[in-house]
Amino acid sequence: MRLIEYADREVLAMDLANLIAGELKNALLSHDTVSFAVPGGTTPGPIFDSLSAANLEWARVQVMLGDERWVAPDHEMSNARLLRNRLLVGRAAEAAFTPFYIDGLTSAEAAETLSPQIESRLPLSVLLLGMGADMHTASLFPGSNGLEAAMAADAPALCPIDVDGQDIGRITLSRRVLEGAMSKHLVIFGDEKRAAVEQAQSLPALQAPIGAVLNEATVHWAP
Ligand SMILES: O=C(O)C(O)[C@@H](O)[C@H](O)[C@H](O)COP(=O)(O)O
Repeated sequence: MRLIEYADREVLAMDLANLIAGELKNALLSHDTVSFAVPGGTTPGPIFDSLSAANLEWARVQVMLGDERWVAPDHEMSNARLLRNRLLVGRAAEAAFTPFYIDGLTSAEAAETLSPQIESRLPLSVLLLGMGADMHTASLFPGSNGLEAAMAADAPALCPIDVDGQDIGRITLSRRVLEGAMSKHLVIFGDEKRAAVEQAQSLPALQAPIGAVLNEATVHWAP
């Protein structure tokens, strides 16, 4: 794991967007299409704002989420909604986007339906992850229902997850998919998450799922 510290969140957003745009451009030099997985949550919005203006061949970029909450795409908790508002605009509006939420299906049914399609896009060219202070990443939450299956070495690309106490179900890329990405970045803000990422490296994967995908990852941190 490599850690980059930034003076503030604004500088981080701009620098990280530039870095990712450069990696996508490089990957496009040797591939017809490239795959790019991104987090939901509150952290990545400003990164998306910068990245959406990047001058690259977005039509050859296949965007997907690292995880999705099981709500319709116009719901305020929808990660796809965040993407449509903040990333898939401007130049990046040309990118292909594969939503995970399928109306009328359960998250388990959608995971089964979509996994082969996601598999055909692996390895991910570039992966950007977020993390919670509880050391979850994507929807790999410690103690959640479905975690063991999603952490297994032979897990399908997409897995359903249910977190006790959360009304909304989830669907997530499995650990195998996250680990296999060609380039991995984690973005975190604040002291609590920084301490959590340090601690995660010495804990068992089921207790600290982020720890399982930090190998060769770059962690981008701002206060
Ligand atoms: O949809 C989600 O919930 C996520 O993709 C999740 O893994 C997120 O990245 C972290 O929970 C951090 O969330 P914040 O950025 O809001 O702190």
